[in-house]
Amino acid sequence: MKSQAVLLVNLGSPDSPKEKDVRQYLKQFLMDPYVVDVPGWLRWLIVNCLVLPSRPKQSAEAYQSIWWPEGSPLVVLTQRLTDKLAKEVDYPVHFAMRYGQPAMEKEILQLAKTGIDELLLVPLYPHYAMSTVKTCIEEARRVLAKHHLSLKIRLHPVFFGHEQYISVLDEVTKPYIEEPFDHLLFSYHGLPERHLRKDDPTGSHCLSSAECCQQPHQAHQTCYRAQVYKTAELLANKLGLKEAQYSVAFQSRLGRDKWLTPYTSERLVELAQQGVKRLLVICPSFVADCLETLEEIGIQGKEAFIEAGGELLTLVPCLNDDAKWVSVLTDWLKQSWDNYPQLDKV
Ligand SMILES: C=CC1=C(C)c2cc3[nH]c(cc4nc(cc5[nH]c(cc1n2)c(C)c5CCC(=O)O)C(CCC(=O)O)=C4C)c(C)c3C=C
Ligand SMILES: [Fe+2]
Ligand SMILES: [Fe+2]
Repeated sequence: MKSQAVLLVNLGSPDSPKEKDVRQYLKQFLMDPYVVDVPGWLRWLIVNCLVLPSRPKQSAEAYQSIWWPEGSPLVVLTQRLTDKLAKEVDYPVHFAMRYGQPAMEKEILQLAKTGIDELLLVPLYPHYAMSTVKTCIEEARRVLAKHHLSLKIRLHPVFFGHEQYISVLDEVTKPYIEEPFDHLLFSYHGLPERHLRKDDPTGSHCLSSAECCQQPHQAHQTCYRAQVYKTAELLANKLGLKEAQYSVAFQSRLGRDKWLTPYTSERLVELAQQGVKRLLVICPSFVADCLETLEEIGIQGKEAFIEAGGELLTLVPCLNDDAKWVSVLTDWLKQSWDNYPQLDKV
């Protein structure tokens, strides 16, 4: 009989909200060529001369405002999800972070040492991006090569339109739309537009027009924008919303390049100025609450919305360790792994 294990992977957090730990984390994160995708010398200059002199102080303050006694919300919530999943299946389920701790390298090695034959890597991202899914794949490949591991690794695919994912989002969101509200904003993590063009296998489709994501296209297998719009459309339909009741925006822009628009920061003000008083915000690019939901939307976004004339901003929580989400993931883990591609075939 094959012996198996699962490794859930999320983005990661600093070890603590202290400025020195945030600096170290940001350095590892932003020196990743799949995140800041410019030649190495330029990346070094951008990170060391533009970002690290000021960003760690600002980010440390943001982390301090949402940090829990047990640690980073993202890490604690991913740990809780892992523990619940481990009770549902009869093989080890671990989690790792792409940046910071627990590191992917350490977790893969630890599982490999137990003598498993097959590892299922589950990047906890509903949508494909080179700065999330691709970098996890490359890190797993690097670890296999560095340690000459013969382990077979399979990859769980992105699940932006999966019926069970949409259903669980629907169940978590429904109680919020049963209360009076004026608008539902889908706020997704943004990306530099350049990343979409780089990931376009056809080399000519992505961002070729404002509507390029509306019709099915082979480029959408790796198109973050098409995938996030699909999640919004499917969930809005399931919730029974009319087109005017919801919209999509992109948060967390870093640097001066053009990122996907509209920007959440601008959209929050615009909605308030258009007379929206009670706003719901949902952030489906994250499966666990984190700095970007709790601080950027829950604190900064709320302040900006209210200052511009809004009255109430309610953040719909991420799926976190919700029992229905645990049950969906359990289903996916219990399916035949032969359907999940091997790492050397993706
Ligand atoms: C959900 C998908 C994510 C994508 C896509 C993504 C791209 C991306 N992010 C940055 C820069 C930063 N992101 C930061 C935090 C952060 N990002 C994600 C997820 C995605 N990032 C999460 C879950 C988090 C929160 C982590 C936590 O500890 O809670 C940060 C750090 C915080 C800050 O200083 O603002 C940066 C920086 C880039 C440049 C990028 C794509 C190119
Ligand atoms: Fe990010
Ligand atoms: Fe597209």
